[in-house]
Amino acid sequence: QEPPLYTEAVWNTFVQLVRDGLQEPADRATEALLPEYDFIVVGAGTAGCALAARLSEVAGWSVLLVEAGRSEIFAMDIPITANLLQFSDANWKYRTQPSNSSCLAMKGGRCNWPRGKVMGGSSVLNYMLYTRGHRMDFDNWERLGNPGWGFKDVLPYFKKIENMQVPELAADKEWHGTGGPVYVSHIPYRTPIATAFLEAGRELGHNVVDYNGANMTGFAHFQTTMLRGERWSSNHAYLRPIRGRASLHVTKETLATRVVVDPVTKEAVGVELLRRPSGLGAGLRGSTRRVVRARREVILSAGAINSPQLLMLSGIGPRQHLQELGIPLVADLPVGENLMDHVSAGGILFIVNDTVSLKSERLYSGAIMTEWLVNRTGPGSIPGGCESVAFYALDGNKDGWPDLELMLISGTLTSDVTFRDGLGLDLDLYDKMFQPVEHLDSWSLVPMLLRPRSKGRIRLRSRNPLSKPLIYPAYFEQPEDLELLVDGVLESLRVVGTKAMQRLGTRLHEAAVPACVRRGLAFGTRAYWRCHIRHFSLTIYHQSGTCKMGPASDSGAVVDPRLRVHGVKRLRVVDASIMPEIPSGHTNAPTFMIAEKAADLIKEDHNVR
Ligand SMILES: Cc1cc2nc3c(=O)[nH]c(=O)nc-3n(C[C@H](O)[C@H](O)[C@H](O)COP(=O)(O)OP(=O)(O)OC[C@H]3O[C@@H](n4cnc5c(N)ncnc54)[C@H](O)[C@@H]3O)c2cc1C
Repeated sequence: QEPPLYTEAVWNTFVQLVRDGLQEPADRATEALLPEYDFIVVGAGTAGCALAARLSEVAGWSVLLVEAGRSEIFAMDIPITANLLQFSDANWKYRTQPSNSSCLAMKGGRCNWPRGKVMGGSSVLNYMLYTRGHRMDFDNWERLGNPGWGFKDVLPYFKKIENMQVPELAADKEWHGTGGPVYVSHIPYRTPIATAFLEAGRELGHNVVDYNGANMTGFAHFQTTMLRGERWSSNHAYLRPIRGRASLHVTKETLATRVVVDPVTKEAVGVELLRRPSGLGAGLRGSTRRVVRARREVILSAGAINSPQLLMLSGIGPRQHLQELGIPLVADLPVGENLMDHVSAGGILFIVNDTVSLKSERLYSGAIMTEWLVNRTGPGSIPGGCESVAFYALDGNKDGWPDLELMLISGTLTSDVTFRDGLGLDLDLYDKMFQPVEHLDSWSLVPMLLRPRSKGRIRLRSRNPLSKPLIYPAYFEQPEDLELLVDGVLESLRVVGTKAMQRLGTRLHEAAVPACVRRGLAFGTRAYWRCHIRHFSLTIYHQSGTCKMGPASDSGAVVDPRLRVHGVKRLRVVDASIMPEIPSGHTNAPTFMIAEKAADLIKEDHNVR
């Protein structure tokens, strides 16, 4: 007799849990580390895993990979529960500084900025949406003084990364790769909302496109970093296959607190590490401190918030800021400036009459979770509810370089408390605006600004490496950014008005932000949407740019086009923080590309073919 489905689900989960323990490179205690490695890579995130894997493949090179977070576990592979991870210790749980011009719907005027603190970094917390950005993004990087970073140079790396699982895309050899470590797939399940969305695009005269191919602008279902319905993080892609490699040591739950730089020669010679015992209330008791030396180079891949933090803690940053904190200056560089993100307009709900959206009471039902656990399909395979996308060049760019994205999520703030609480929404405001429709099915179309002009900054709160840095996103400092998002809202209403969307009985939930109403702004006017967006300014988690790449002549640059820190020897930054301008898409794929290219630059600089 066939076993009931749930038995199979339990068994599969058990097998997976056992396998998990065997898959990842083992953790090395601080005392078990060698005194010296050829390379020390700080941060096992999207970039760090890829880089450590590529460097340790060179015969004779030893690599230490330092990660503050713990191992990645099976529960993190379930696409639909991506949001839940923000509530775990796999998240650094950053918050922006209070603002009176953005994040106004959030508690204290502060937006939550989750970042991955786990083996795999933010590629474990992310929604797995796989977009490279447009050709012009990278040609622009090159034009800004970065030879070797034009699209013709980076496309081979994008292809090298990829193991495309969608047959029709895999067949397109000009644009896609099939031999790389990062699996890219379509989501194995689709709601009727996503199907209608592509129809709506056609109805409005847009093409359905492969946005990672020749033409980016148009409508599409997301390509995702997923294999057969499971998350495929950088840890899965790059580290698990080499878990036994002797030349790579990994130390987890270990914080790099400082790069040790020789003040005379200005050479990075090692990294100071702090390992704190885990567990509640462990505090600093029993922690181990140690300096490990780097024979060749130290490489920071700690992400766009922590890489600049570490540089500043090491005396590399804006002179005045470091002086104020009493940190001896090694190099005066604009570290932490040029902070970019893709901000979006949230808090806009489309109600449907049918049970077609993703509501938590149905999602976390035994049947849906069992379906995922056994077959890796069904609604459980939709990454955080994100299904489809449209890219627009609203400015009429003739090459189709998009400036706006509409992201289709088959749920809303009311579908699942993890959305509301993950954003840190003010609960009174939530109750006033959304509580009355909580029981209804709803979905969202989130307009996202692709090429922000406003640039924020990261600063140290103190010289204590355990205190969180100060984050100033500066959303909408440039008024054009806000105007473009208002255009985005109007565009999304156009999509909702199509016959395809109307067949689902979609209607806008016309609840206005009370503070905007008090200012006399009529719901639906441009002025109203400006005010609304200043309240519901949602991060799309694409923090980047804070260790900007550029030539020495660029006063905003921190690293050169070979990713070496200006004025400091044997020190590089390799992660999303080197992006001089944020690409017009989600940032995970470009970060993989940066790591793969950096590995080749480093090998070249050390005469390895
Ligand atoms: C919630 C969320 C959703 C996202 N969704 C998407 C998406 O769908 N598609 C997409 O393309 N992008 C998405 N992104 C963005 C994308 O994942 C990031 O741009 C990318 O992962 C950045 O890679 P990174 O290597 O620069 O940094 P990370 O991947 O963040 O890696 C940095 C690593 O360094 C470690 N670290 C930091 N400081 C230290 C220290 N001092 N000592 C030791 N270790 C340290 C961290 O713990 C972390 O593991 C999302 C991000 C988040 C957070």
